[in-house]
Amino acid sequence: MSVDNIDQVTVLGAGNMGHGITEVVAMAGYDVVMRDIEQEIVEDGYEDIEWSLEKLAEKDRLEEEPEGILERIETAVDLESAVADADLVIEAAPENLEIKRDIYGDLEEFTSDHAILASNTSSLPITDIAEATDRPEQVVGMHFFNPPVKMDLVEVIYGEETTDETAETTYEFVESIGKTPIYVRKDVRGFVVNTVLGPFGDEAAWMVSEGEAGIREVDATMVHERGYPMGPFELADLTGIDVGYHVRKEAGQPIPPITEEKVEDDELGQKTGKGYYDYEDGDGADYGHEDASEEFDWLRIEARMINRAAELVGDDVATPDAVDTGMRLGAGFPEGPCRRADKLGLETVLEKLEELHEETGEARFAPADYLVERVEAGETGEDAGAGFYEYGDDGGDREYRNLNVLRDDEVLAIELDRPERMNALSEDLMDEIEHVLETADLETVRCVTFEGAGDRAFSAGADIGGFAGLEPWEAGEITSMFETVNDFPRPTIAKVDGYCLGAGHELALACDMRIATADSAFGFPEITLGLLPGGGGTQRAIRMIGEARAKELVFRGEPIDAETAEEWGLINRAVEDDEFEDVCEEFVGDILEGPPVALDFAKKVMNRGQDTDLEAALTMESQSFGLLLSTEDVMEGTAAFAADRDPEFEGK
Ligand SMILES: C/C=C/C(=O)SCCNC(=O)CCNC(=O)[C@H](O)C(C)(C)COP(=O)(O)OP(=O)(O)OC[C@H]1O[C@@H](n2cnc3c(N)ncnc32)[C@H](O)[C@@H]1OP(=O)(O)O
Repeated sequence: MSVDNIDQVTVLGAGNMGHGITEVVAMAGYDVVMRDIEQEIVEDGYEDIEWSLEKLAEKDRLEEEPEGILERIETAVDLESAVADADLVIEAAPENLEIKRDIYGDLEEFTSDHAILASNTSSLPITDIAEATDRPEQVVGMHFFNPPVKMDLVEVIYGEETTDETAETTYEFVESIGKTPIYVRKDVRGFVVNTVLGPFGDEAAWMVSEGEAGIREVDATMVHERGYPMGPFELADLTGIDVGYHVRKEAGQPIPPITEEKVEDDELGQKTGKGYYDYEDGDGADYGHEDASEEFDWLRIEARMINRAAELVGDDVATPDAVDTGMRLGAGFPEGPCRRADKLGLETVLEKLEELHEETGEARFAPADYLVERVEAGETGEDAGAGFYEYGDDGGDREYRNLNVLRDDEVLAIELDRPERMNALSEDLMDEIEHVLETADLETVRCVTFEGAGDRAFSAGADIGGFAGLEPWEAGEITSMFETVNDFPRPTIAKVDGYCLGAGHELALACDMRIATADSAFGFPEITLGLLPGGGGTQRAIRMIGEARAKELVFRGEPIDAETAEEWGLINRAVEDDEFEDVCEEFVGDILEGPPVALDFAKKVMNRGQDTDLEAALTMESQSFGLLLSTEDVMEGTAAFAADRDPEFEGK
């Protein structure tokens, strides 16, 4: 069955995950039946969907009225009628193998032969669930993250019998509801995200148990120096210390003493008012920047996560890209462990694991074969040209992980592709932009466009998580990207649809022209972070819109709407959504029809002239004018004018 044959979806379960999945599927345009075992549970779930859709509508995040989406949702208690017409059943029942197997036994009987049966389990083997049916080849894992409306990732998991057809259709279905799927090709415990995430909390707990570090020190260093969204202990308190404890127990893994103590004392985290931090009589996870420490051995935690990633890659469970996407979208990591390992150097990671393994004899430090093989092959990461990823040479055959780059005839279209972070500019992303531009073929490229993936932002600024551990002298390396954009010898256009803030705004200002949808917002919120725009924003804005307005933007940190930005001269056009692409195409079209050499000279003269005195600038202009007089393009331009036809410039 292909995704085009999926019209009717049934979600089993109206609890947190069930109603969230129902909402997401209905928002994508599918008819959904949401079923649970009691009318009251179904009604509660439906009300939660109504509430959530209302909130999304208030934030202008829906493409249609909530009523239209609700009309596609039916509720049910009777299982047989709920699944009778379903092409896809997404089961989100409690995480209990017996309950799930009972349900699948019934589904076997009540669903049509072609239906795909997907389980939203986060911890149970798909193979064991599938055994309850006579068609295990049509059973697949479909692991959404909580809350489904917000979280982009879905793991698509193969059971032992799942066919490619089932998994591929499921994968395409996930894409069709606007989520990002990753394949988990073998039915391993914890799938990808929880497998890699495990050591984050586990190793931190061992280190504290062994007196190597304090709780605040670990959390602060991992957040403020290594860029994780939350410290391991804060995360454990949020998810429940008993949850991780039971997962380890079931897997037969040793439990760190500090975790054992917390479970024995029933101090399980936020839900009991106390865990590693005190939420009732204390201030909760109250660690700060000052608690971070240079002595803390963060590599011990990261090496273990990378080792897990290497096991998954080596065992063909997931590709490095799937692992990294999973950790970025599912766990909010600033970058995936495979990419981080390639930057750290695989030999550094291996050394750390070997050293710990030798010292302690603990199995958890035993290096994965894949890691050892890569290092033995000299593929130790980015500096070596290959590691988890291939880096190619600098000639342009590089795979971009943060950009979508489309070279369509003469237009180089660059899409910032981190929608889960509002396309925030990470160090890697900026490095990739520089690489695209520096390796662009100037024989063919005549115009460059920048836009943001997703429907919320061009870019919400520099990646705030990426400031972690950044030294002052490294700032210069990062800002070089803006100059590369500014100086690129072809016209550049920023296509802004949504938030355009901070460094994202500075990227747009480094472009030659900016076109925006009316509901876009332009601002420099850096001051609210105790910073100033560091990618040329203060200087470009003051030159474009004058001192008063530039200082208003920078000092107040408040964004302005696109109409105001147009009135102030910060952007070229503010247009309605439905005109946006047409207007952008008109701008691009005019540039493609224009004379490349004259455009190049005009850009240089106008950019450089702004910062020289008028006399020097006029000299530069007249020299360029003189040089252009001898080009073939000028002959063509004047001949076309005389013949009353459109010129065909060749850039000569
Ligand atoms: C030299 C240059 C320096 C700079 O550029 S400094 C950065 C300047 N920019 C900012 O300060 C803007 C920060 N972002 C925001 O204020 C808000 O976002 C928005 C107003 C743009 C949107 O708010 P909402 O609609 O509530 O979305 P959400 O939940 O805040 O964002 C969705 C996810 O995107 C992440 N994110 C947004 N901006 C950034 C950023 N600049 N760096 C890193 N992550 C960012 C969030 O954290 C969150 O992620 P999760 O879903 O995991 O919580």
